[in-house]
Amino acid sequence: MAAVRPDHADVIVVGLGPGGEETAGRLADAGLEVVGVEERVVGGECAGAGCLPSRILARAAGLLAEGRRIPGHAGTAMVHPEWRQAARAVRAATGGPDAGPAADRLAGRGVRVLRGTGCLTGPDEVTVADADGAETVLRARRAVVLAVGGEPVVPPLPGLAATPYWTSREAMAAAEAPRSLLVLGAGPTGLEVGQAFSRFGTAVTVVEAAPRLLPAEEPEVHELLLKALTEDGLEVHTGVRAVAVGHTPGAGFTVDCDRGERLTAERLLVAVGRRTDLARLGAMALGVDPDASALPVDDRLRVVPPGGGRPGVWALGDATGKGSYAHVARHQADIVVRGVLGRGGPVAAYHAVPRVTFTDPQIGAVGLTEAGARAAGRAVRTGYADRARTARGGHGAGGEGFVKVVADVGAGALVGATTAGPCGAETLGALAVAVHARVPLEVLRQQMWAHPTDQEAVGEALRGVEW
Ligand SMILES: Cc1cc2nc3c(=O)[nH]c(=O)nc-3n(C[C@H](O)[C@H](O)[C@H](O)COP(=O)(O)OP(=O)(O)OC[C@H]3O[C@@H](n4cnc5c(N)ncnc54)[C@H](O)[C@@H]3O)c2cc1C
Ligand SMILES: NC(=O)c1ccc[n+]([C@@H]2O[C@H](COP(=O)([O-])OP(=O)(O)OC[C@H]3O[C@@H](n4cnc5c(N)ncnc54)[C@H](O)[C@@H]3O)[C@@H](O)[C@H]2O)c1
Repeated sequence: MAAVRPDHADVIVVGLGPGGEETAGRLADAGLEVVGVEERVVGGECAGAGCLPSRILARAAGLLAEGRRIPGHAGTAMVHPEWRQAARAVRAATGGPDAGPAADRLAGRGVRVLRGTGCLTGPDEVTVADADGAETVLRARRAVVLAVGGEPVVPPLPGLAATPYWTSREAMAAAEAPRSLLVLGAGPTGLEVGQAFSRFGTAVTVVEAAPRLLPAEEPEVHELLLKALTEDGLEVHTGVRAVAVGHTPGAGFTVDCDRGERLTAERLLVAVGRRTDLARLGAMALGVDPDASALPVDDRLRVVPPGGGRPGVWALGDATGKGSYAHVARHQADIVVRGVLGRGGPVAAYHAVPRVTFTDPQIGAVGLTEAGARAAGRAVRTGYADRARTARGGHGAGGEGFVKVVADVGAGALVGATTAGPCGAETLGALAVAVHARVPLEVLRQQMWAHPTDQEAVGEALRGVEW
């Protein structure tokens, strides 16, 4: 029988991704005794297999693409991709589970990091099982913070479970680029990873069940990405659902689709979303339905199950279902920290969550799409500017993009925007402020935009809004 150790702390933080790390560090800075429980990588999905490695791969893949654009613009260039160099950079940046820079950062701030899987065994009690099966029963004097993120969804496709398929985790850790890769799902993960491998020479095929790439974004995004990815050499199938998977060692994968096609590749990446396993977390101890898709929280991130919450239990990040982004987790962490310390301040606001898909062109977006705004009953007017018609758009290959703004003319303010292009991520900032602060349209229209920058397309899109 494994040993059971009792332990106490002011605050227990379960999960040390970007949200948990921020919360644990700041509460320790404030003088509280904090235990952080982590079963995989301190820094979470973001540092271990998400934002950080995928930005490194996107940068490496972008360099290859820029090199290939040299002929006709600046001379000649021979580009010989070598995946191993990019893989080495990923390994150097992410480190191992114990060596990660985030673990050192937290220890330096006084957070006690406990390795193992935490499970709620009471509203203020977390039982942590380590790799050897030893258990520690932790009791919180002041707060339990649930920051457990999510896991890649593995759909119940016949045949899939028995195969050596990849999720984003295996893709980020790949030592070699495969000859061919089938990508299930054209959300941010599938497209970012698929384009990066393609630029390193892998023959990539994308299968998306919805009619469009990045189906949650504006339809214009699909048009732009379809052209860019096809030019990169990716084969794209939209409106096609995978229905069965097979694998033969040495021969690779087969994916049968609902229209009867059979697609084949050496590797298969499953990128059809993420979910939080609430049963595994023991959320029933809080009266939360273990089959729910997220932990129910109020606008101060207190867990509020249907039967009523217990003071001192908080949740944040992907596990709350308010947007799967590191910046959402950190925004929420600030509110949790203030809540645990008994300080007031603003509550959580989600009307202007910025999101960026780091394909080339980058797709930045904030707030509602045009269709989303109409569905919400808004009086919608839009403005659109093609980057090709601005001074920056004239800079040649790889310069395609656009800005689209969505205005609620009743409210006299923007409710959403999309900035697509080589600098789509950076151009988004100004529009994120406009949507967040509900800056009046007439004030925005008086704004000057520096020449020649991508922001000029923002000014042109705003001039296109009639109200
Ligand atoms: C390929 C990819 C690229 C991405 N790129 C971006 C990007 O560019 N920008 C962006 O904003 N977002 C990006 N994301 C999303 C981002 O990674 C997540 O939104 C973010 O990491 C969520 O933070 P979190 O703190 O909620 O949870 P996570 O980062 O998921 O961390 C949760 C932690 O909790 C641990 N844990 C879970 N259950 C337990 C348990 N029971 N006991 C102990 N520990 C537990 C996990 O091991 C994990 O370390 C990307 C995601 C992927 C997959
Ligand atoms: N740059 C970033 O910020 C970034 C990058 C990667 C992931 N993320 C976050 O992580 C979360 C998960 O991203 P994701 O891309 O894995 O999931 P997603 O839910 O965004 O997209 C999954 C796609 O798979 C499709 N799909 C589902 N079942 C299918 C099937 N059987 N066959 C074919 N297609 C199918 C869906 O229609 C959908 O378009 C997102 O919410 C995103 O916010 C963010």
